[in-house]
Amino acid sequence: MSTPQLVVHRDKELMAQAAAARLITKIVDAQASRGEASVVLTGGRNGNGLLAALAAAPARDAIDWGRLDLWWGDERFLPEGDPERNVTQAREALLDQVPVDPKRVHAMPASDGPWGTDVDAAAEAYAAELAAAADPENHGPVPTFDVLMLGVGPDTHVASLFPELPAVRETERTVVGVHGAPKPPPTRVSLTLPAIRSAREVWLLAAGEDKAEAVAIALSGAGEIQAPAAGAQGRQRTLWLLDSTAASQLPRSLYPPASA
Ligand SMILES: O=C(O)[C@H](O)[C@@H](O)[C@H](O)[C@H](O)COP(=O)(O)O
Repeated sequence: MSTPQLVVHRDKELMAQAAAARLITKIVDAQASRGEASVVLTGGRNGNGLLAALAAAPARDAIDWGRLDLWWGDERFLPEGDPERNVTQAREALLDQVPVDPKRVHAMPASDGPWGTDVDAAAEAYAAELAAAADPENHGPVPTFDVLMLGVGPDTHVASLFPELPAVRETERTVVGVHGAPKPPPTRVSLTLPAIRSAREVWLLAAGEDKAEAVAIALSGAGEIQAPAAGAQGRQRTLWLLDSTAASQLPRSLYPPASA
């Protein structure tokens, strides 16, 4: 696993724009070297802010949208089209404006889909979809994601892995149903830490004063059961993309040299 690196931006708007620019470059580079790219999107304001910034960036046209696989780190288990679903928000922020291949947009199941309200069956189905996309070069039953993005919650949750709940303790399955999540809605589908850690790069996004304590805790040696964000690491790179308020409680020893 990789040691976390930090990039601190002046404010959340700049953070979203810089992260969008970084993502465009990453996708273009992956497509140049492997012919395609695979990215995992996150729900939440910061993830959607990044997608909106990407939609507004002229360089978005450098991406070959038809050779991009999109997956989700978690989903709110609600009916198809519900405005609170992460995929609905991603479509609004970006996906409806670019020529993605619908077969490569791997939304997590909805609560009115083939598995009805059985969130555990829905999670199993998503795990099977990931496994079907894995190839022998992949590490485990998921494709190798080039970039997996995660918003960080004020309690240090990432995806729908909340402190101390069963989902964050999962060591075998790649996707689980989440019951009783403290952030509404209570029923969710989430990638697990082993699936997250199979990504080449994991990017954690946090902006705002209310995230400062969580960021400091996760980066100060906390355990992943108590602080799930601490367990989110990429095989090659773990990048924390922060605004200055989210970075304000970091111990000085962790603060990036350029910002010291
Ligand atoms: O479905 C969700 O709610 C998320 O995927 C969740 O993990 C989110 O990313 C964090 O809570 C951060 O959200 P904000 O960026 O809105 O603070």
